[in-house]
Amino acid sequence: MSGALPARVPQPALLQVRGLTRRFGGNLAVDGIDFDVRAGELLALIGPNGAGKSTTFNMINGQLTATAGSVRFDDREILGMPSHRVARLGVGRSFQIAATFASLTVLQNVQMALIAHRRRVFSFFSRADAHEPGRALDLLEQVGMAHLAQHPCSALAYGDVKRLELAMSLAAEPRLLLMDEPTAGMGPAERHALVALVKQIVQARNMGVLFTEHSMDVVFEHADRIIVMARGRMIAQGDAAAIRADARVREVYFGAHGADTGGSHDAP
Ligand SMILES: Nc1ncnc2c1ncn2[C@@H]1O[C@H](COP(=O)(O)OP(=O)(O)OP(=O)(O)O)[C@@H](O)[C@H]1O
Repeated sequence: MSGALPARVPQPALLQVRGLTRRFGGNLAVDGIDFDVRAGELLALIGPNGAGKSTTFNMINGQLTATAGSVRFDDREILGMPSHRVARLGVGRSFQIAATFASLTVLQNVQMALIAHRRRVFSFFSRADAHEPGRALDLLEQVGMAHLAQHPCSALAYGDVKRLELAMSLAAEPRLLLMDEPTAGMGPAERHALVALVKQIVQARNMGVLFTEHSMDVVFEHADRIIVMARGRMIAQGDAAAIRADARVREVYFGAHGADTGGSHDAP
């Protein structure tokens, strides 16, 4: 047998976004963008404040109607579907169930997320503790938190709350997860650890993650691919080296038009 690694088989697109457009009055918040997210891919969506990132997420997961375009998930049109149907098909969004219950333990929080996913009615007569404890523990193991299972959520450090939120998002078994600034409020070491963990999960589950992020160090170190938006348009997409070298990207962050890009962004 030769020692050569097998050639990487190109993955089919999990999500195909074509001509996606959203107008708010006279403002084209998202202006006909096209991109794919593949299974097994950690894809970053970056851009200055007001670029259209949240509007794009909101259209993909059905929270906002689009003015025009197409979004196909698993080769099925999802644009125009209500967000609960999009979620049932396997498109998760991190903040949707991220609110943790401070009075419950870490394990019980994951159990509550599993209950929500299975659409079980939670009553005073059914205890969360009885619901899939093994599965809940398994999810905590995947984010490195099994040892904290019995801790009250209120006692967790911020970085651990973020990892718990990730476990809760995974309870719904998404095949594509949209993450809105997952590292907001974290220090540099914690942010790298969290995104490295997300990347490991993406590969282990062969799922796709599309995330917005203002910390360029995290994006350039961990993202498989990067999409850059500015003023509603997609101005570049590629790997870290291609994005760093892209003249349009540099202009948006440093150039004559870069002065209004907002202070919360690092430059690439
Ligand atoms: N509900 C709304 N009504 C009117 N205009 C809106 C609405 N939501 C967003 N916009 C406008 O659409 C544009 C894109 O906003 P969006 O929030 O998608 O940008 P963003 O890239 O997510 O910004 P940030 O990084 O600051 O979160 C902005 O000009 C914004 O003012």
